Amino acid sequence: MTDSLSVPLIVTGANKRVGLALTKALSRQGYEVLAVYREQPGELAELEQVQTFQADLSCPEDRERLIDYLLTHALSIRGIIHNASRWLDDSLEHLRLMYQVHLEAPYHLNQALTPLLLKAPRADIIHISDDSALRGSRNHIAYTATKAGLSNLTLSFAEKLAPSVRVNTIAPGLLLFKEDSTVTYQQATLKKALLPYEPGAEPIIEAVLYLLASSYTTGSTVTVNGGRHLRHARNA
Ligand SMILES: NC(=O)C1=CN([C@@H]2O[C@H](COP(=O)(O)OP(=O)(O)OC[C@H]3O[C@@H](n4cnc5c(N)ncnc54)[C@H](OP(=O)(O)O)[C@@H]3O)[C@@H](O)[C@H]2O)C=CC1
Ligand SMILES: Nc1nc2c(c(=O)[nH]1)N=C([C@H](O)[C@@H](O)CO)CN2
Repeated sequence: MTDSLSVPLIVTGANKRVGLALTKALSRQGYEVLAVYREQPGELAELEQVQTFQADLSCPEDRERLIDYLLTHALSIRGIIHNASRWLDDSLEHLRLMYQVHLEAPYHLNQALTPLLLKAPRADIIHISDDSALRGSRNHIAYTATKAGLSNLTLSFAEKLAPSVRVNTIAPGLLLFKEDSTVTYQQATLKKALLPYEPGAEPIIEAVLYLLASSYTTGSTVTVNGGRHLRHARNA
């Protein structure tokens, strides 16, 4: 954690996988990134240009600590990219945890940091949701329901914070398999999209850079799913 911020772009879940790749890409583009991580900073500790902050976003007290830090150290905020997430199987306990990370935390941070967002000449809130959020998933009911809530935040905050703050959703299909996913699962997943490959973090990086530069996009969803929504036609 550093003592000096000017106009940071906040990335949550920034210590690994998509969040880490996005943080590196945004830093290379010249953004002042504040990378929020939960347990271990990992490679973030080696990124000299990137500032870091430890917070478990399922914990209101940790969120308040992050909010207080920003209110006392930042002049304004260039944006918030809500990437932090858990992909858990279905249980009441997991529903509660994913609700906290996918909905309670983005809502809390967006509301509390509104004054700093409105101070910037241009600010962006980007919710990283999931292409399956509006379809549902019989194997991840709680996950998709909480991601659907996250997508819905875009509609309300876009209206509330316009015109200086743009608010959008990115809805990815497959990005990166979990390290412990089986070959069988991977092959079945790849077949679901018209573009049958594991794209990595690039679709998110491309969509974020587009939204941060866009002149006329708010309240929208950028879908990056490899044509997965057409799979029914393809398999017919
Ligand atoms: N991977 C994919 O194929 C797809 C991903 N997505 C979405 O894209 C985004 C990035 O995906 P991916 O990189 O695979 O996600 P991961 O699940 O690999 O990582 C999510 C990040 O969120 C952090 N996180 C989880 N819980 C908390 C918490 N309570 N407080 C703070 N940070 C937390 C994790 O940190 P830690 O590990 O330390 O808890 C991690 O850095 C996510 O929003 C995901 O839902 C959507 C569709 C497909
Ligand atoms: N937080 C996460 N969300 C999701 C992940 C993940 O690894 N972490 N992975 C997926 C799957 O790849 C799915 O898109 C295809 O099986 C979904 N969300």
